[in-house]
Amino acid sequence: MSFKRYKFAVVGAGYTGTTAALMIAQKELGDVVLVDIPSMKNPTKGKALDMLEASPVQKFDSNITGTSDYKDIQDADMVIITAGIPRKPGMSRDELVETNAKIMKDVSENVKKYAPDSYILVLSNPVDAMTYVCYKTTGFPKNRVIGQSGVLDTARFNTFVSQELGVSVEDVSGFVLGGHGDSMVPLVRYSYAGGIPLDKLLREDQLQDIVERTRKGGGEIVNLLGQGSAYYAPAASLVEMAEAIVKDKKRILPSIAYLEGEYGYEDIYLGVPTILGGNGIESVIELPLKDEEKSSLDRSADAVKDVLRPLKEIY
Ligand SMILES: NC(=O)C1=CN([C@@H]2O[C@H](COP(=O)(O)OP(=O)(O)OC[C@H]3O[C@@H](n4cnc5c(N)ncnc54)[C@H](O)[C@@H]3O)[C@@H](O)[C@H]2O)C=CC1
Ligand SMILES: O=C([O-])CC(=O)C(=O)O
Repeated sequence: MSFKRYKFAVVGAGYTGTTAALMIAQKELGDVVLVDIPSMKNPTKGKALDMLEASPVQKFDSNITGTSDYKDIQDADMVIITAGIPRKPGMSRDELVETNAKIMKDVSENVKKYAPDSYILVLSNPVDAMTYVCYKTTGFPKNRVIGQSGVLDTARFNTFVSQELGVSVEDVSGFVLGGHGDSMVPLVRYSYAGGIPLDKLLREDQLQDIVERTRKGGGEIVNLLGQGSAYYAPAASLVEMAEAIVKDKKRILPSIAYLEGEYGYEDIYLGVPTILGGNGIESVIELPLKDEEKSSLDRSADAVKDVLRPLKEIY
């Protein structure tokens, strides 16, 4: 009897793609094919071989290969798309849209051709809009085209709360809704530390500082790095989502999901709480929101709609 190992394709062998590839291999979630453009053929092969040579030391049995030929992603079970340019200090993620939409279309066409049954996780920015382009271009069902933002945004929120309280990150569970931009909606009312609502542990001004820092968390890293954007925490977030799907864990995780009426929105990809399992996004969890929370979410959705509007005429 032959056993089919789970096959990942990671498209974009830059900072986020290579970090995610290594984390997938270290967790032995499956084998990884790293893909980048032809001019990056040798560096991509080199990065893959270098990672593979860590396997005897770290004792993982995942294979990692590098390529610029999409034929090598044939029948991948999951495709993680990180292809595209990152922003520079002073830029918003939305300013990447024209360049990255073209890249996303090209990548999505290849995924459709070579890995038609795959689950797709999209990272490239502006990620809500890029997930939409991927969905429209592949024509895959909505449960199989998923964007990453909320796991990362929640991780940042949890980091800041844990620092402020001086408690373990393991006990903090924040909750972030909306688009992956400065108007994202960290919801304090649904956030806890050790099961205790955060507003019982921190003052209102402390909470507001954490909310603001979370909203601008990507920019904080962009400014500190000076070149490129965050990659360790984004890669870890992708891998947590991938693991939920590969192991059919039915995790409750925020995903960028295609909405058809949920939270009152239509034909948009937006960050919402979901159940992630073997069928990808198995459901969207709809929560009651107070008026001011819904208004914040509307503002965030409006920002995503503004980016989507011109794209909808093309894709
Ligand atoms: N959604 C999120 O939470 C996050 C999104 N991002 C986004 O992810 C993207 C990638 O970020 P990094 O890995 O840091 O950038 P990077 O510049 O290190 O890597 C991007 C890679 O994509 C490749 N690429 C470009 N066009 C391609 C194509 N047509 N086919 C295949 N590969 C192609 C480039 O050659 C490069 O190696 C950016 O758009 C960034 O803004 C980054 C962090 C978090
Ligand atoms: O800020 C960026 O450009 C990259 C990103 O999305 C993040 O780190 O949240």
